[in-house]
Parts: sequence; structure tokens; C-alpha cells
Amino acid sequence: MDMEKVNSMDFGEFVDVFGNVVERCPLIAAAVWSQRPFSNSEDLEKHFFAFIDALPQSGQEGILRCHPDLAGRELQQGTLTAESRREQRGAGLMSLDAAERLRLAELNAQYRARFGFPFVLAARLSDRAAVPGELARRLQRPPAEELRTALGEVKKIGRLRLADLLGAAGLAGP
Ligand SMILES: NC(=O)NC1=NC(=O)NC1=O
Repeated sequence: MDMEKVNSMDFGEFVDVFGNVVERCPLIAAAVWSQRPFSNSEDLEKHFFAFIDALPQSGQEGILRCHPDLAGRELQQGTLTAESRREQRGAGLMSLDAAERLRLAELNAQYRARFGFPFVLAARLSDRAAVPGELARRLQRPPAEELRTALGEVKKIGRLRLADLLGAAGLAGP
């Protein structure tokens, strides 16, 4: 892994490349830049996750609130980030019928009303058939446990996005 290139990035380059590892939270990349040099991709990922874990609950909930709903308004309006659009399309969430979309909208609304943040799941590790059931199941979980679960999904999304970036941007090495 050619971490030499990553470690040589100035602040602007680093945030340009890694600013959306956590959806719409460039602050995290901006903070992690200070931790360079990174010994390898796991070390880089560890710093992203450590920042999330060190936040107060309000900050962790804030990260979740930066995520667009699955198959929600932003998908309909075409305002998703490129990463989110790819992830949601890959899970088949762009081709839901009206009934599926309505069901998901209802579940998302119930979830948000109960927890105060949106349902977050690593769409690339799921698919359109599984999402409603997973949402309904997690809807019943105690808030403290569900916050931990949701942050775990943010990390899964971040891990996959980092792997794309380090692999695709010619940063992958032997
Ligand atoms: N609410 C969400 O789970 N959003 C998302 N999951 C992904 O995998 N990408 C998203 O934007």
C-alpha cells in the first residue's frame, strides 16, 4: 500500500480525497490529517474510527444525521453524494416499486421518530429485500444499543469507501 502518497498530501488534497469517507463529515478527514504519517491503510482507518468513538453522544448522533435516508427524498431528487448513490444503487434501492418505497419511508420515519437520527446501514452489504426487515428489527432495539449498531454501520461504509479510494486512486501497492 503506497501510503507514501497519502502521507505526502497537503491538507486540501487529503480532505478532497478522504472528505466523504464518512458521509458528509469532512471534519473527520480534516482532523485525521493531523495524525499523519499513517503506517498503512489499517492505521488510517483506525484514526477515522477513533475520532468517531471519541465523540460525545451528540456528535455521534450528528454523524448519523448527516446520512441520507435509504431510498429517501434525496435519492428521488438526485441530490445524493456520488458514493451514496453508488451504494444505494448497488443495493437495488433505485428500482423499488411505489409500495416498497412507501414501506421504507414509513419505517424510516418511525425509526427517526424513536431514535432522533436516521436508520443507517451499509447498503453495499445488504440488498433491497433485506433492508425493510433489518430496519423493522432494529426499530425495536434499546436506544443505547441502536446507537452503537448504527455507528458500526457507519464504520462498515467508511471501511468500504477507504478501500475504494486506496485501491482506485493508484495508491494500492503490493
Ligand atoms: N441511511 C443510510 O444507511 N445511508 C447510506 N448507507 C450507505 O451504504 N450509503 C448511504 O448513504
